[in-house]
Amino acid sequence: MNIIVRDLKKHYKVKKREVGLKKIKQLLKPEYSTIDAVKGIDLQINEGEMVGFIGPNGAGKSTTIKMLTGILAPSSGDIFVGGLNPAKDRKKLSYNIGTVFGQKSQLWFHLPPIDTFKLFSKIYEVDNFEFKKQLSLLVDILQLEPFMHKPARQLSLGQRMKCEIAASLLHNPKLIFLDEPTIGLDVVAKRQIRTALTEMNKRENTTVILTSHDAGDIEAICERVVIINEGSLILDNPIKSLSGYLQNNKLLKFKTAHDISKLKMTAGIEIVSIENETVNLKVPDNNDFLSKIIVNLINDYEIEDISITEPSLEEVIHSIYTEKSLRGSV
Ligand SMILES: Nc1ncnc2c1ncn2[C@@H]1O[C@H](COP(=O)(O)OP(=O)(O)OP(=O)(O)O)[C@@H](O)[C@H]1O
Repeated sequence: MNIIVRDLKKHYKVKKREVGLKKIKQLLKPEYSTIDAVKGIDLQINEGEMVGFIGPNGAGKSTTIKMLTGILAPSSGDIFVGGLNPAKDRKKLSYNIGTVFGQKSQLWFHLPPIDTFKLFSKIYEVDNFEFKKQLSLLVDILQLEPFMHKPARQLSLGQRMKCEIAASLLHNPKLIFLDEPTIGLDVVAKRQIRTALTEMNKRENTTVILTSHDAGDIEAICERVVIINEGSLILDNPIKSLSGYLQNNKLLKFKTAHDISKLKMTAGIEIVSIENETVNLKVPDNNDFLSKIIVNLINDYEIEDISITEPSLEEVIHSIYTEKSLRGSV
């Protein structure tokens, strides 16, 4: 199922927060301000693509996903999901899409997941033969058998999330939206979920839109990454080209208790992050240059744990967020 988005915007109208006397005035005659959560996004996603839709907190991801699924109506712009307008054709669309919102369960709390699955198959009018086939595939990939007969309230987070994924894939949707599906899960559960999604994509050409702060999810599942920041699309690239984003650069990581805010930045060096006395610098991949930087750092600061590494996808993404938001959107 394909997605076409043109100049999509969403404003939220919120009551102004006031203090003191103004608070009383605000109660009697409320004044509003506008939050531009999505500021004109253009996007095209083809059938069968697996796309990571990422961005920092408050970037506008959930708002966009809610508009794509028809939960929220856009302030302006066009959306076509499989040719349908999600806000107008929400019911029709629901037969063809699956959603997993990590923080919000779709399982009946007191029922075993298997009963929720059966209920869903009725709601989505899934043919009995197809239901059994799809269920056995999902039980197999996600290893649901040991716990799908227990009430959902007794399941661990990982078990529940696997059942959420199964519930959203049971009607064999042509498009699935996942918002943080692996948050808080261990490596085994993460891997099973990632495998289930790639398997469904391979078998059924399911389009997958994944929102995750876990770069591992993006790396394992997506072929393409769309990055949004402050309501605007700042990057839309194949994942392969992302690793080349910091090409010809290395990551110089070191620990120091010193205040490095006055660190003299030579041309070509950039601070990627400073957290808990650990500093990440993006530096050109050039031996002479690198040795000079290291000598300077050691002369100027008390340095521990210095290392030079290839940037991970997480660091690449972090660098893109900071760089692009400083430079403005492209
Ligand atoms: N219902 C709402 N009313 C008012 N403002 C909202 C509402 N929902 C979101 N916002 C604001 O819109 C902006 C985008 O929020 P959104 O939830 O879409 O971001 P996000 O990228 O999903 O963030 P996160 O990664 O933290 O979930 C934020 O400034 C947020 O405060």
